[in-house]
Amino acid sequence: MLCQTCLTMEDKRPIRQSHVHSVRTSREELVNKIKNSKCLLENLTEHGFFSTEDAEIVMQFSTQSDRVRQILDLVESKGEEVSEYFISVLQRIPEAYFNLKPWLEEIHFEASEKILCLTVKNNDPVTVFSRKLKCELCCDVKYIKSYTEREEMMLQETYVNGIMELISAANENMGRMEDLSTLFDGNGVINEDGETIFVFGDAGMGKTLLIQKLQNMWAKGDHFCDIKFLFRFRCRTFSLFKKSTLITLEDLLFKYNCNPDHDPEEVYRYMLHFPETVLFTFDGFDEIHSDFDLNSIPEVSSPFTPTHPVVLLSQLLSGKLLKGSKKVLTARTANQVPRNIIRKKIMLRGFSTENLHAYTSLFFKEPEIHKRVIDHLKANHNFSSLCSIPLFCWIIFKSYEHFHSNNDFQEFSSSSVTLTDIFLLISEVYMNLSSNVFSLKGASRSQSETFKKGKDTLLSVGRLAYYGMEKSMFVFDHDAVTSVSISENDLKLGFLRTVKEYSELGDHSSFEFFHMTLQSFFTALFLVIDDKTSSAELLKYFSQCTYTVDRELANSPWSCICARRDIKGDPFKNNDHLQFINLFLCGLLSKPKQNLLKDVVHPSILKMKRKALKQKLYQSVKSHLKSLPRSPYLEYNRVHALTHFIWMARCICETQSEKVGKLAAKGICADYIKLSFCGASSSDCGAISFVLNHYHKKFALELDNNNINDYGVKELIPCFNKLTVIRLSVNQITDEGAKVLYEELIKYKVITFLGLYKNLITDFGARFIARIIEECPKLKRVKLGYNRFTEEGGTYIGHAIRKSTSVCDIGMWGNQIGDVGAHAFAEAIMNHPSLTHLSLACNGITTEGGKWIAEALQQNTSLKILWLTENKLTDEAAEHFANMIKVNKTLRHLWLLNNQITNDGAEVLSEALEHNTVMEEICLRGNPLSLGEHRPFEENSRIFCT
Ligand SMILES: Nc1ncnc2c1ncn2[C@@H]1O[C@H](COP(=O)(O)OP(=O)(O)OP(=O)(O)O)[C@@H](O)[C@H]1O
Repeated sequence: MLCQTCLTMEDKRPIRQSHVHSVRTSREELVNKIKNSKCLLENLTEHGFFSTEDAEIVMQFSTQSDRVRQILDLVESKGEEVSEYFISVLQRIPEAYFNLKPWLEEIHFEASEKILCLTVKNNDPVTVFSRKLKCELCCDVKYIKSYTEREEMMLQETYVNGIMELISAANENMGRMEDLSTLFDGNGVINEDGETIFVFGDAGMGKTLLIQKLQNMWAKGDHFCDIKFLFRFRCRTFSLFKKSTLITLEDLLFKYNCNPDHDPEEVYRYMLHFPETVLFTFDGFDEIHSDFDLNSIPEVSSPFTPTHPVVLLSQLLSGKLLKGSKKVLTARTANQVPRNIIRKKIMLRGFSTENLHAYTSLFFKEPEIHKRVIDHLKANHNFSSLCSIPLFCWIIFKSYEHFHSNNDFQEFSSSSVTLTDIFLLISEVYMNLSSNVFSLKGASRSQSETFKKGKDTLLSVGRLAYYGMEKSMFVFDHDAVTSVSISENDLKLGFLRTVKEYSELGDHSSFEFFHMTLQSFFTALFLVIDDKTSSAELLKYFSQCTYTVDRELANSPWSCICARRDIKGDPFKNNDHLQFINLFLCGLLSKPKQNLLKDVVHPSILKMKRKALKQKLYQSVKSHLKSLPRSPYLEYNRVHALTHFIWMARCICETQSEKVGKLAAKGICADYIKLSFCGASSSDCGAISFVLNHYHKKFALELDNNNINDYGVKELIPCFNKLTVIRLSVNQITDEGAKVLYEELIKYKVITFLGLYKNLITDFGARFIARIIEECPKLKRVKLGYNRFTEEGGTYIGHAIRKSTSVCDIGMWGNQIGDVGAHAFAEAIMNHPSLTHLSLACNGITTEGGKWIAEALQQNTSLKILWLTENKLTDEAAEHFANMIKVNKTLRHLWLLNNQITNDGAEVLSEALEHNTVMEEICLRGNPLSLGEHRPFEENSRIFCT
């Protein structure tokens, strides 16, 4: 039956030249282009077309072309079927014979069913290498690199998606990327010529884990199937190469990453030919530290010329090498990468409430403890806001797990937890787990006992951390480790882990801290507990972190690689981890930690260090606040704070000192604090709150474009009694945050400006916003654009505005309130006493809704500007607006851009203007008008059509 089908199909095919003929006439082309004879021999022998002797004869020839000639002789002599199978192999292993594709098309080769039924083994070097890479990555990412050697976790058991946001070239939020599988699609592309997907985020947001997840998805074969090779690099590797190192790209890939088992040349040739099949991941661009002479970078880039590895990195990223390959680069937020190389920008914002719940379920499998943790998170927003940063969440959960197993929840009972607290906790957990310090298995030891017992360990691990910081070193070879007397047992505690990929660099035992923030913590701990550390040493990082614009520029590794070859000193030096050292110093030398440290460091030394730090902090806070730019703004005296202010607030908060808080509050000397685009997270709101809580006057706070989410809103609770302006636009706030705002703002009723543009508030949250509008008698401006309000939400807000006698400016741009919502707004407009500015742009309002609004405006004497841009208003709506214009004598600007008004509607509006001398402009740009017909509306100076 099958044979008959085959025959019938063959009968229908067009008559072709014989396969023997094709092989014979293309002999020279085949000899030149076939670079892999092994695959052919393997398959021809497998199906009995070649005998073992045939294969042996072929292999006797030493050059590739002679082997191919011999194969061709044999194939030809064996006739039609063997020739057909031979050509079929060439077609079915495109990785090995890609340069024969045009030839196969030219001869219109199509194998018969019979030949297609014969298997073809794909063991060409490209496929074998791709399989090897997948296998290596699969094994590797099965586990997150162990934090303690005894504890490795399956990636899928611990990874949950965090918030991934697409960012525009102008650094604006373009919406979320819901799933990693869409990483390379067209959504969110900001530059078609760029090849690098730039993933950035603050410390511990999960950049490294995202890369691991990506590798895992590829290696499992479910996603990114067009990628054959994935090379992952950690940028800190590049710091380990000597100044004089010169290698080729091929070496970098095969020697320092993964080596093909067969024919590396052929694999490399394939990659150069098909760069789009190669993906590079470069993790931690901010961690590069290199001291070779930048001026020696040769401008020419060739895939065969040896050069310094950092140059190879820069040439790969900029597309000078392997143009067309895909690149994923990660870095901390503050690091700048030139726009022209970036294809997409993705910002990691940490865990949302849902992500956090998902992570909790993964982490705590036991229902009872899972519930307990969820309850704890709900009750304590200080914990929740720390947990929105995945690294801190992991540390807190890890500690929670430990103390739970010891039935000791004391550590978690405090309502206020600082970052220093959680790093002390994880240190305690690891020290307790160690047999070195802890001999009474099962019993729990107090924190101070643990630290007292483990002082030597803390000192030696701390010394290593400090030594690394001094040299901008994050990976330590065995000599470095032994030089600070870290014992084998200390190494096993879990603070340090072995670094596998450095073995290729000739060093079999390199180590790094499990996270860079832990290295910062240990550096601070060392500076505090080491008796010999002077005050100058203790405080030196404060001077290195003083804010200057120049420093910010110099901190970009790229500025050095690409353009600024003239920078003196270490251009790669990144000071984020130095900021963390200062923060931990403030925490460790704070009053509440003295009890813990008194047994580890001599009280007189501790006293001296506390005093020195206090003075330095006072000085730094004062001079920082003094240097901030100030300007009058509306009725306020505005201070424009920058990211450095957030670091200052974090440090102050770590001290937990009222006195320092008061000093900072006093030094601000302004009543409008602008903190937009400062990279503030939800837990930073706790720090901001700590400082501003000491502020006695009422003040305005602008936190637009940060990452504060609902937890951040909760952290601001202590400030709401004094806040007259709160601007929280573009901050991932949901209905939960809206509820908190409602509960707080109506308690004090001092708010005049509420900015919530571009958040995630739905109709449910609209009820809370409506109540705020109704119940706060001083509220004038409310910005609610680009939330998720539909008809229902629009109606709540419209009704609330009707009741308010104070609101004057309402922004609803980019919601979907439709005609029903427009009706509620129409009711609000009618006879409203105070509303002067209203935007209902981009809200799906049709002529019906437009009609309501126009009619209501006939009875309004307050509104001056109305935006109805990007709705669905037609000529019929224009007629209603025309009637309104004849009556209304207050409205000055009517924005009707991008609607469906034609020349007729424009004409009616133009005629109506003859009865109105107040209206200054009606904007009709983007409507379907046919211009150039010299219609009167075109001549009307108050109608804008172009
Ligand atoms: N998506 C996630 N799901 C679960 N856990 C996560 C996730 N992201 C991060 N973590 C936890 O946080 C830890 C730190 O994350 P990671 O090292 O990826 O941060 P990072 O952004 O690379 O930090 P840095 O910039 O300091 O290098 C992880 O080892 C893991 O425990």
